[in-house]
Amino acid sequence: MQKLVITGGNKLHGDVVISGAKNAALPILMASLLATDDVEISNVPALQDVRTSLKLLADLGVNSTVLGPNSYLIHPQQLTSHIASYDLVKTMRASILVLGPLLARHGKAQVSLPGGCAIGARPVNLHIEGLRQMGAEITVDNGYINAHVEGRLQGANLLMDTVSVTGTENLMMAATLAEGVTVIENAACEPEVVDLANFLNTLGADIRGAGTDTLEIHGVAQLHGGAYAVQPDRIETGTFLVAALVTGGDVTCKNTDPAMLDAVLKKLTEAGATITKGDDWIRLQAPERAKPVNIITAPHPAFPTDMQAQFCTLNALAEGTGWVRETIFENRFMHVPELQRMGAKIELEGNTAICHGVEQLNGAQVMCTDLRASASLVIAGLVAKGQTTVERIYHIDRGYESIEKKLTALGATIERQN
Ligand SMILES: CC(=O)N[C@H]1[C@@H](OP(=O)(O)OP(=O)(O)OC[C@H]2O[C@@H](n3ccc(=O)[nH]c3=O)[C@H](O)[C@@H]2O)O[C@H](CO)[C@@H](O)[C@@H]1O
Ligand SMILES: C=C(OP(=O)(O)O)C(=O)O
Repeated sequence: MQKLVITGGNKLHGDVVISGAKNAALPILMASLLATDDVEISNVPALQDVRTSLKLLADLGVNSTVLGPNSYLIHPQQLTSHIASYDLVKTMRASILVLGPLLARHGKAQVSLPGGCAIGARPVNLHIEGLRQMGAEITVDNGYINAHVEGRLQGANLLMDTVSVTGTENLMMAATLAEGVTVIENAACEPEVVDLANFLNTLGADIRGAGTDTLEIHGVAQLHGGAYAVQPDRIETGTFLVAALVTGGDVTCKNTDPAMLDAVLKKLTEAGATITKGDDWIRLQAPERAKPVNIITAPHPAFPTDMQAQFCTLNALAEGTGWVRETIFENRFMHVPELQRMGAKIELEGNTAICHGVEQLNGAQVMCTDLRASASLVIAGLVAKGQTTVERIYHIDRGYESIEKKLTALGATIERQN
């Protein structure tokens, strides 16, 4: 199993080019199932989750042509299967995003239940309830969601009990081809939902209100082909900015979008960083030592849960005590025991991590438990005294393109080993 070996202590300096957003690219790839003609998607990050998505599409009979390292031409004209098997879904929860498109375009879908995963139970009841309200018949048997609809799905008024990103995306995709108007209230406002809506509108969908909590989708008979570039990854951007801050560095993230990172930039500034930005870049100049910050995760535009672990590392090294409260997922502090192995002084009280900053972390052998936990451990390794070995990095490869190459170019000493 591959690992990252990091020798800490180097300040990060220079420019890093941010990749396309994982959480926008995955729904966009799945949404190509709705189209009747070729779809060209560019700025797709080279990630394990993207490879899994392309394999899933291929399993369904939808092949793709590689146009370049980050561009694909998807051929959605024909479908030979409507089954998303456990073997693929278990490696990537976003596979659930084929449910809405398959049902809307082909009238049936059989998708493995994603099951519990490291950061929480993550049920998909809202996806299922919404599709039922749109006229689908759905049963859950033997670990599979079996869905079918006679004719077209019907537009409906859907009120989401909880804000769900992929729930909103699944229902929005299904509604594009439904008969009539669908209104989704309490919809997720995340930038990735907006990117998906913009992509679908490029193919001829009629989605209004993306980026607000009410979406209005006027169903159309079919979606044509088209070309689209995925938006930059705000979480990768935030991760590099935290790494720059804790190492005392000066890093500029290029090809990014500061407008999507308000809550994160506010906290980095509170931590003492000097932030300058342009339309598509953000520069962070680190303070002598970080000040602690208090964070509450919540749906967009509040502070993203996907940046919480990285800020635990920041607080672990700050001058004083700061806390991080996780309100989205019930089990998203698995980085804490690993950070403690490196000398962090963090107490867990329910859904809050209270971090008493220490001056120095020490290199150790640590283990990734999920994607962003992995990022927090890599950041800790960059600043720790001595050598840190981060194991089980298949988690990090799900969401960060060439992380060790990008960090090496910024001056880190980090190596991938078998
Ligand atoms: C591929 C992708 O985009 N992943 C992101 C997406 O995950 P994902 O879309 O899975 O997360 P959700 O927004 O759905 O989850 C939010 C909360 O709603 C609950 N819930 C969700 C659906 C449902 O049917 N019932 C239910 O109770 C979940 O358990 C969780 O407590 O949004 C999360 C929250 O910003 C991010 O951390 C993930 O990186
Ligand atoms: C939790 C994440 O991803 P996923 O929903 O794919 O597990 C993430 O991107 O941090």
